[in-house]
Amino acid sequence: SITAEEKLIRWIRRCGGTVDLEITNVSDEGLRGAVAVRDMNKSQIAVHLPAHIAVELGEGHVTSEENTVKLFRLKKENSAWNESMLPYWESLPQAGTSMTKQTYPAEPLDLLQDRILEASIVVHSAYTKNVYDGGKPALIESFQEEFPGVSYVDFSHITSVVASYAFLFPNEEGVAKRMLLPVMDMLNHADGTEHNLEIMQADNGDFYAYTLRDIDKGEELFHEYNTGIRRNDQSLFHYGFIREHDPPRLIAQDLPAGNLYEPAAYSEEDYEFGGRLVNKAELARLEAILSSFPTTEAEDAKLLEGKNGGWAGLLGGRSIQTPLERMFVKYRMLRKRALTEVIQKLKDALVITKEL
Ligand SMILES: C[S@@+](CC[C@H](N)C(=O)[O-])C[C@H]1O[C@@H](n2cnc3c(N)ncnc32)[C@H](O)[C@@H]1O
Repeated sequence: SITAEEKLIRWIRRCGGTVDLEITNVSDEGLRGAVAVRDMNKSQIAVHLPAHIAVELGEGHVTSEENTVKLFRLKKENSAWNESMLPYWESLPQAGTSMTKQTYPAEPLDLLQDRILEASIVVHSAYTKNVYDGGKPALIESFQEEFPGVSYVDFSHITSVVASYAFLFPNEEGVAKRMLLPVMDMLNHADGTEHNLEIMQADNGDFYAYTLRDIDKGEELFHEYNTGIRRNDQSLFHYGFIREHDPPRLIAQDLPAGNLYEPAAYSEEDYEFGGRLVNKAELARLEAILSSFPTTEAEDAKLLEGKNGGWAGLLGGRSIQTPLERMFVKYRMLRKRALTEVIQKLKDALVITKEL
């Protein structure tokens, strides 16, 4: 019995592509990802994908909900193509497993201790529901009539996948288009010097993932999804993951001019000696944010260690159980850690300038 991932790779090879990686578990939490199956030098091709198995969706500005409607239409209008793409569809996550702004359940959102992020998720899921319910007739006249039998769970799930798996590439006319790229969408995200693959489209339309440096057999392969998800509020909202950064990064909205949708205008470096945020008012602002949380970083850490007994009260009698709940608690813990470190950095700089 071969796995869906092996079927996917065999199918791509049959379609004329090359795949020099393996899809496997890459973390203790069971995250799936891609690893190198041999040593590779810089500038080698890890994946070659013929253009005809890519799925072209809408232009860059089009919402994921709209792209999902488009995908459902493509599948319905061309059943032979739909059938031929089966190994790809089957490689995608099952309903209930893709967690992003379209699919987060409302109930544990308060664990984030972040009203802005919580509200943004609520607003976004309401938009997804609205499209499904036909509240956006400009996008779809009647979803239920056009696609009878597609439940809201399935619609929001596919939307979540489209949003977090599709790539943005200019087509032949130079118009930025969302594209689904089989197997290339099995790569996880890393940024800075951590990502080791880059994906490009050749003049003939084919896609290539090539190495940015020498890579050892068994190393996980990453590419940078986009530069706007360096911070945990952004990666949690758009992609359903958070990361421990070293040094820890503030969430975008804790910076004076940052928000969920834009890379922040200020960064942690601005808190170093000589930086543009080195002043006492900024220190007071960050300290006020840090002291506003109902739990401390240490209490959150205890919860994550599973010491729920005496700590359950911190969650209103609830204990954290699911991976999603753990991620939400970890999010707020890492946020506090970043605030604490930046406050210390700022204090050190203010001592040098004799303002403290
Ligand atoms: C394009 S898919 C990558 C493949 C995916 N891991 C899979 O098994 O299908 C994007 C999703 O992978 C996960 N992911 C990507 N990069 C990650 C990372 N650095 N840490 C944790 N999860 C990540 C998130 O769930 C994200 O929404």
